[in-house]
Amino acid sequence: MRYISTRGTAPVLTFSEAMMTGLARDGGLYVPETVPQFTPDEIAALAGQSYEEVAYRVMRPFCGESFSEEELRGAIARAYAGFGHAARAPMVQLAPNHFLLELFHGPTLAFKDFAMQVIGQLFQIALARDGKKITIVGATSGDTGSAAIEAFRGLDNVDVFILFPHGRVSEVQRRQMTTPSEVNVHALALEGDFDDCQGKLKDMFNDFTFRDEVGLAGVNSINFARVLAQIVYYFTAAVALGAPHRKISFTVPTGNFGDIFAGFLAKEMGLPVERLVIATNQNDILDRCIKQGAYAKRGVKPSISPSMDIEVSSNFERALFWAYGKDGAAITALMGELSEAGSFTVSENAMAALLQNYDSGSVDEAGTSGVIARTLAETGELICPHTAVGVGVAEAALARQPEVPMVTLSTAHPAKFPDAVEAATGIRPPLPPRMADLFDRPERVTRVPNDLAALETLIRERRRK
Ligand SMILES: Cc1ncc(COP(=O)(O)O)c(C=O)c1O
Ligand SMILES: N[C@@H](CCOP(=O)(O)O)C(=O)O
Repeated sequence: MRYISTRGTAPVLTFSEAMMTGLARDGGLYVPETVPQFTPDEIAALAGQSYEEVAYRVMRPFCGESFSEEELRGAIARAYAGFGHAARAPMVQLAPNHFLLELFHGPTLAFKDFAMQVIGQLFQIALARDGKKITIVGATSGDTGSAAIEAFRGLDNVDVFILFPHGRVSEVQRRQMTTPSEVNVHALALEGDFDDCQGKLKDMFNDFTFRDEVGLAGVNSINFARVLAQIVYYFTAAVALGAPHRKISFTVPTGNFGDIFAGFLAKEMGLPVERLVIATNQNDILDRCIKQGAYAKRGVKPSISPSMDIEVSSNFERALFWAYGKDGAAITALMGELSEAGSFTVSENAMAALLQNYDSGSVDEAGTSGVIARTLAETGELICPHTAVGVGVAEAALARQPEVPMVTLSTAHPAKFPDAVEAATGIRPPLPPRMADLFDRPERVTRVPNDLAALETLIRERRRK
C-alpha cells in the first residue's frame, strides 16, 4: 500500500512513513494510492464482531507491511480498553429511521479519541523500532488537543505542543489541555482563531529546517492514520442497521472535514452509503460551497459549537483530490487561490462528483439551542451543540429521503459544553466522576502570538533534546 500527496509532487510513502511524516513535503495531504475494497460478504461478516475486530479488519489493508498482525491487534486492543462503553460506539434511536452514533465514550469525551488512542499506540511501536524522538505540534479548536495530550502524555520520546485559539474553546476543553502536569505537555493559547493555529502548524511543516531539526510530527487529521481509524465506526453503525443489504446515510457535524472524509472512504471501500450530509454551524463555508460551487472565506465567527469554528477545512482538499480525478496540479492551483484570494470556484465536473456523495445543511446559533432543547424534550437525550447541528441538518435531510436510515454522528459529550447545554435546557451536564476535580486542578498555559518565528523559537527552547 502506497501513499501519495494530494499535490502530486511529494515522495510516495508507506503507511508508517506517511503516519510519521504528517504533512507532505509539497504542502499536500497523504492519501492511499488505491482504496481497499470490501465485498458484500466481507461486510456482512462484520455483523456481531467486536468493535476491535472490525477495526482490525478495516484498518489492516491500509497498513501494508508497516505493522504485523500482532502489532496492529495489540495497538487496537490497548486503544479501546479504556473506553467507557463496551460497544465503544453505541447507537441510540432518536426517531423512526434516525439514529445517533455516540462517539464520546473515550477518555476525553469526543470522537477524536477513537483515532488518537490508536495512533498513540502505533506511534509508540514505530518510535521504539527506530529509537527516534519527535515533537508533535497540534492545532485544535477544542477537542483534538486534549485527545492528543491524553494519547501522548508522559512519553519520554515525544514532546507535545498544542495550539488552541485563546478564548475560543469551552472552559472544560481548555482545562483538559492546561491541567495535565506531565513535562512533555505544552498548552499554547494563540492570539487568533483555529484557522490561524492550523495555518501556523502547516507553516512549521513547510519550514523544512525547523521540521527536520525538531523531528516535527502531526496528529491532526493532516495525518492519514487519524482518518483511517475514523472509518471503522461507519462500518459498525451501517452493519448494525442492515448493511450491506440496506443503504444508510450519515450526517456529520463538520469543520476540518476529517470525520466525513472517513465516511467517504468507507463508501469507496464498498459500504453502501446513500448520502454523506455535511452539517455546519454558522461558519457555513462548506454548506455554501456544496450549494453554490464556490469556496469563499468570510471570517470565522465564534459559536456555541466552537470545535466547528473553521473556515480553512483541511481535509476538503482530500475530497477535492477525488473530485478532480486525482489531479495534483489542479489541487495545488486551488489551494494557491485560497491562500492568495481567500476563495476558489469548483469546476462543474468536480461539483458533479462532489454532489454524487455529499449533501449539506447548516444550523445557526438559535437553531442549535433549539435542537438541544427539542431533542431533550422529545427523546430524553441530552446532546452537545455540535451534535445538535448534526441532528438539525439530519432532520431536514431525512425529510427529503425518509426511507433511508440516517445516522447522525454524536461527536462530543454534552458535559464538555455545559454553558451552551444549560442555556438551552436548564440542565448543567456533570462531568464523569474521573474528571470531577477538573476545575480544582492547577492550569499551565502559555499565551503566544500568531507569529511563526516566535512559535518556532518557543518550541526549540522547550522541547527536550
Ligand atoms: C465535537 C466536534 N464535532 C465535530 C467536529 C468536526 O469534525 P471534523 O473536523 O472532522 O470535520 C469537531 C472537530 O473536529 C469536534 O471536535
Ligand atoms: N475540531 C477539531 C479541529 C482539528 O481537527 P482535526 O481532526 O484535524 O484534528 C478540534 O477539536 O481540534
